[in-house]
Amino acid sequence: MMLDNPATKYRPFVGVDLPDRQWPSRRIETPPQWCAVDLRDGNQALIDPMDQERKQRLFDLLVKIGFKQIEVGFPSASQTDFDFVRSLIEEDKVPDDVRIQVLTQARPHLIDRTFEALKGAKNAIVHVYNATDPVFRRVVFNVDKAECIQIAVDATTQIRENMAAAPETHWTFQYSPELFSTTEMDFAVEIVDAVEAAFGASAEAPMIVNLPATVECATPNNYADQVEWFCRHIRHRDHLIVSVHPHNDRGTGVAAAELAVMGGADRVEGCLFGNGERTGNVDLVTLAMNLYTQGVHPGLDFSNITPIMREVEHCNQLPVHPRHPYVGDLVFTAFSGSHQDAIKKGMAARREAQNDFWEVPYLPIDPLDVGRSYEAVIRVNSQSGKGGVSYLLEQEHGIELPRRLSMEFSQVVQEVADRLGREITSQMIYQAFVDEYLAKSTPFTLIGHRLSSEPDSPRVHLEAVIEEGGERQTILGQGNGPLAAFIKALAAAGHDVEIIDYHEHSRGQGADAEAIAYVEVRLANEAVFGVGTDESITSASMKAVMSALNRHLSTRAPAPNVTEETLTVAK
Ligand SMILES: CC(=O)SCCNC(=O)CCNC(=O)[C@H](O)C(C)(C)COP(=O)(O)OP(=O)(O)OC[C@H]1O[C@@H](n2cnc3c(N)ncnc32)[C@H](O)[C@@H]1OP(=O)(O)O
Ligand SMILES: CC(C)C(=O)C(=O)O
Repeated sequence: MMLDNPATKYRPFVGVDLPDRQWPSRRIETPPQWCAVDLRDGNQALIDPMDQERKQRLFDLLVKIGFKQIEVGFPSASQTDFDFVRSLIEEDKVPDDVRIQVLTQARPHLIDRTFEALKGAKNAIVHVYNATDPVFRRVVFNVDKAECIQIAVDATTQIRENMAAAPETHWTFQYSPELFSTTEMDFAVEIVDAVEAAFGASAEAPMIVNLPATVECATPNNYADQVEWFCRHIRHRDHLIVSVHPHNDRGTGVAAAELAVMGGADRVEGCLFGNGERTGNVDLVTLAMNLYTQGVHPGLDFSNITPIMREVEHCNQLPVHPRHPYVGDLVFTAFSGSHQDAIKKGMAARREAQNDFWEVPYLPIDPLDVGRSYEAVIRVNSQSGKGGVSYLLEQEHGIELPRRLSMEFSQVVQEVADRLGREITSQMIYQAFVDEYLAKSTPFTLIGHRLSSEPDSPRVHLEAVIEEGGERQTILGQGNGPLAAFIKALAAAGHDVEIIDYHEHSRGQGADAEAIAYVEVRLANEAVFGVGTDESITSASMKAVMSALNRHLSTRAPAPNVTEETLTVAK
């Protein structure tokens, strides 16, 4: 027996007919007007709506970011919102270049209360809505099209009269046909034409018409088509600032907003980090940063995003997802080896290049542009390779591993990571490095050395005291340089060591500076690495040889047992 297909209860979206659509070949070259609706649409979706203190903090933050239009609440609906609007006005908390916006239903008593809340405001946008979608007309309001238009026109007339009675305020009128995107397009145009005529908008004093995708219901190209169709069919396009208000039910709110702007919208309403009803309003941070990465400054300041994110988390009492575009705690982090390698090379190439353009693999933007640091870019777990391990040792501990040593050491780190099954911090990596190369001091230890040279000759004479298995002995050697002399001295004492590769550099600065030497030696036909540190580069190089000898003689121990709890090294 065939099971019913539950998906058949849904119908495919039928888009508007627009074969000569223009939006696909347009580019966004200037930012839209932004309106942040966090304090209204965002707030009405919170488990615990914001109190005065949280509202004020979020308002101040939005102003600081650079928003000039901020929907601050639904003052006719709640006393908290009413009081908040009053406090903004009475305590003169709204900068002169910022317009506060408030929402009201198209109902007389709510409109009157809205104007009460706005008394004395310098600049205000009164935003009225009614549902125009056919299901709402039938199911929620039980009205026909003419009655639906009448609700909107009556509300508009009442608002116009209230505005005229309070000329001390610079007013802007905004109308939203709710669920624009599921309204018949010709009816959306008809009702907005009627509202525009009732308000008496003009090119000099335009009104805002906001076209919400209240519930996102189709692919974003459909929304762009609808916005373009609307703009081409409305009677007085020049009397309108066309605004869009996308929600994110299908997860494509950002794309819908972008395509709608290409379709002709002048303005976008949304919330920081996509807070809002259900899956949220369109995320204004992503939209702004998307523009930024195309070379268009959005006119909003997200140059220090982490404190903004923390403040919004506090106000909304909701976390921002760690993978949130541009801002999440993990978005500038690479764990996987090949990504780390490419980032490291990209960063190095950028340091050397004359080119100003950002071309670092796997990083769509420079983390510094949002106040994030490079250090957070690379983190190590069992998916990481040598690139990430050496990057962290270099950036955070000043240790520049030669390539072949970094290959060997990454295996040590891999073992630790596999055993722990979680991320290992740079401090743990450093501990593993110390345990593996620097702390192995038996059976050989260098106690001290003395060098003398021949006049006018590179040859040096070395006398060194070493301890071998607890017994001290003095060894003597000569060579073209201290390391060569030391190798000769070891050979004379019965330890044949051949240097294959040698690197050194200084580490740290000022009084804390020390030398670090890396050797790769051949011992009994086996290549072994050793590392030494000391105030003097000569001692560091000899200690590196001793480290190789000790590592060769100790049976290959399992990788150091490093955990956060067993750290003994200082950074
Ligand atoms: C898409 C959006 O986000 S729109 C914004 C939604 N935000 C909110 O609703 C938050 C605040 N809202 C509220 O506090 C309340 O709903 C209020 C104060 C606005 C209204 O409260 P109440 O009068 O108790 O009505 P209720 O909450 O049940 O809302 C439904 C009523 O509003 C009417 N209504 C809904 N929207 C509108 C509108 N835009 N214009 C006119 N009437 C409307 C409905 O027809 C219904 O009326 P009915 O009871 O006569 O059938
Ligand atoms: C009031 C309108 C703009 C709204 O919030 C929506 O449709 O989502």
